Amino acid sequence: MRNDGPPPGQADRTTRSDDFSARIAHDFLVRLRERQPRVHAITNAVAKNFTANMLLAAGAVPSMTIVADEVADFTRHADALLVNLGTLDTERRAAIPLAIAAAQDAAVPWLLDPVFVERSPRRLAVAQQLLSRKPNVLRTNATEFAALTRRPADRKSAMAFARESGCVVALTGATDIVTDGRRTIAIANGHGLMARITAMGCAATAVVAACVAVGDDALLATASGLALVGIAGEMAGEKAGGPGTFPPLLLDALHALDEPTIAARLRCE
Ligand SMILES: Nc1ncnc2c1ncn2[C@@H]1O[C@H](COP(=O)(O)OP(=O)(O)OP(=O)(O)O)[C@@H](O)[C@H]1O
Ligand SMILES: Cc1ncsc1CCO
Ligand SMILES: [Mg+2]
Repeated sequence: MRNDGPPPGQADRTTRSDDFSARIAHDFLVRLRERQPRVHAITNAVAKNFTANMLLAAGAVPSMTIVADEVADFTRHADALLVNLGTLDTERRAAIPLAIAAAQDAAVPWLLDPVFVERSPRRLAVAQQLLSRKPNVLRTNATEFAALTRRPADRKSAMAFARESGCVVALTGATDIVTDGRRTIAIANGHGLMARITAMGCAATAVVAACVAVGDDALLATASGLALVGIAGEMAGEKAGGPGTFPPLLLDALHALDEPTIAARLRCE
């Protein structure tokens, strides 16, 4: 996965909303369904089942083993690797460096979801060490971004951090900011219920990983993944009675997503 910048002379260009479009997000969805990329997700114990189902609903194929003598083989033959720190137990802690080494060896893109880095200095140190290994994408919520980067969680800091680290940064919340330091896309889709169920961000990062696996441009892949999840989320939210009925409706909406729906609903600023 290359993360080249724009041509010389356009270094500080901000992507206009018409540079990212429903057509691009739909192209990623078509590629997911055609290519069925394999995402190896080292994710947390809370998020596993929902994440696997979200990947399948998007068209991708999940695997999740964390066993030390298998994780490198699974990763080498995957199309993307997700590293999520949510339940950083001994087995996951051992698996993560093995998986990242295998991913880098096999040119498999990898993504970091630094769950709860603000809660423990030990976890923060692990996340900072992992960041130094240059994930293709860092996807965080605002609290995690502020702890990890010691900067305010805003668009300007996300851009500066992306530029300095060389990662695409996705700072999620009611509006998702996606930036590679030069181009920035803000996606306003989603629904309040997405913040009322567990592991929504974890699963969203997994869908982003699937998009990164099928595209050359990690910025557009990340924006597309979050747009697809956000649009499916708002459709599910409109039908759901509450957080109990929301997750299956989200899976149904993601599975059924089509071009006219994306075109009608995408809101990017
Ligand atoms: N209030 C909201 N309105 C609309 N969409 C939201 C809202 N809050 C979160 N989302 C969406 O939910 C998804 C997850 O983002 P969020 O920032 O909540 O992740 P997170 O805090 O890491 O979640 P978790 O750690 O529980 O998995 C994103 O696609 C985001 O756009
Ligand atoms: C609740 C919870 N605890 C560890 S990971 C996780 C899922 C949300 O990130
Ligand atoms: Mg999270």
